[in-house]
Amino acid sequence: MSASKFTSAPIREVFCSVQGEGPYVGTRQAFVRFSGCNLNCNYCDTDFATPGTCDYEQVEGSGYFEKIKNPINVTHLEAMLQPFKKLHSVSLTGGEPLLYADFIRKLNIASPLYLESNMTLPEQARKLTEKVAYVSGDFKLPETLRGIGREARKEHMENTVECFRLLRKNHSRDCFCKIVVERDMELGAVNRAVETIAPYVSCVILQPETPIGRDLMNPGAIQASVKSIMELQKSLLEIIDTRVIPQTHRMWGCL
Ligand SMILES: C[S@@+](CC[C@H](N)C(=O)[O-])C[C@H]1O[C@@H](n2cnc3c(N)ncnc32)[C@H](O)[C@@H]1O
Ligand SMILES: Nc1nc2[nH]cc(C(=O)O)c2c(=O)[nH]1
Ligand code: SF4
Ligand SMILES: [Mg+2]
Repeated sequence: MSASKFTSAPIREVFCSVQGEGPYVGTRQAFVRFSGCNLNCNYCDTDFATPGTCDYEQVEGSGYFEKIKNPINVTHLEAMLQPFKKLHSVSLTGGEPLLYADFIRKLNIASPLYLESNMTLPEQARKLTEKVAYVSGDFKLPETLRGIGREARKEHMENTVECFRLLRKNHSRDCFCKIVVERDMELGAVNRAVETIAPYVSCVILQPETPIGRDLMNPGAIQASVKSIMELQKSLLEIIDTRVIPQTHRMWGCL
């Protein structure tokens, strides 16, 4: 890896908003959305292609975006985050932020770091064990991934558990697990997945899939029923604190 890969990264957008998902919903955050991802989830709502420029909304909620040339170096990103005040934390999202663990390691900012990850890259996660204060870790069930063959499923599950183990909750970090719930998800598979990571997390969040694109016209085709999600929650509550929290920023219309 070249030296620049450690000190600069392609970033899609930088903005200030409130966290719309999970147990920290409503907290004020700056968001850094890295481009690129190692997975292809059925339900992904985010464009993570690498653009020539990064959209920088310096005034929160303004809808005015300055274009900043990519890639962006660590010092420049630190300066871009300066105008955002009273932050709970800085969300590192994407795409997949773990692809840029070397860059993240070099970030020096006052606010705690909140990592939003697909939890599938343990060698990258290992680099951030002393760096992040909040881990919002997805557990991607293989059924929800496009292009993953039967042979790769076992390794995917092992990598996921290893990421949760490495970035587990401790005295200086909260780590929780989010599972996006699609229609017809198998209850047994979700239970088995949660059993494997339960010792490492403070709670599990069931996040019902929010329809995007064509599915907006017919949400019932992809969304699990309230009854089935309530049933899933009941069975997971035997293992761990489990909450159902839909994405709120999509309802409100903020970034
Ligand atoms: C775009 S991802 C970026 C971070 C990382 N790649 C990941 O998947 O966790 C941010 C969050 O949005 C969730 N998400 C993406 N599309 C969604 C959808 N249609 N409905 C509900 N949650 C969704 C992901 O599962 C993840 O928790
Ligand atoms: N408001 C807001 N909350 C979020 N929580 C997770 C997000 C993400 O895309 O990672 C996100 C996002 O894009 N906006
Ligand atoms: S891992 Fe995250 S960014 Fe990547 S495809 Fe899945 S939801 Fe989208
Ligand atoms: Mg999002």
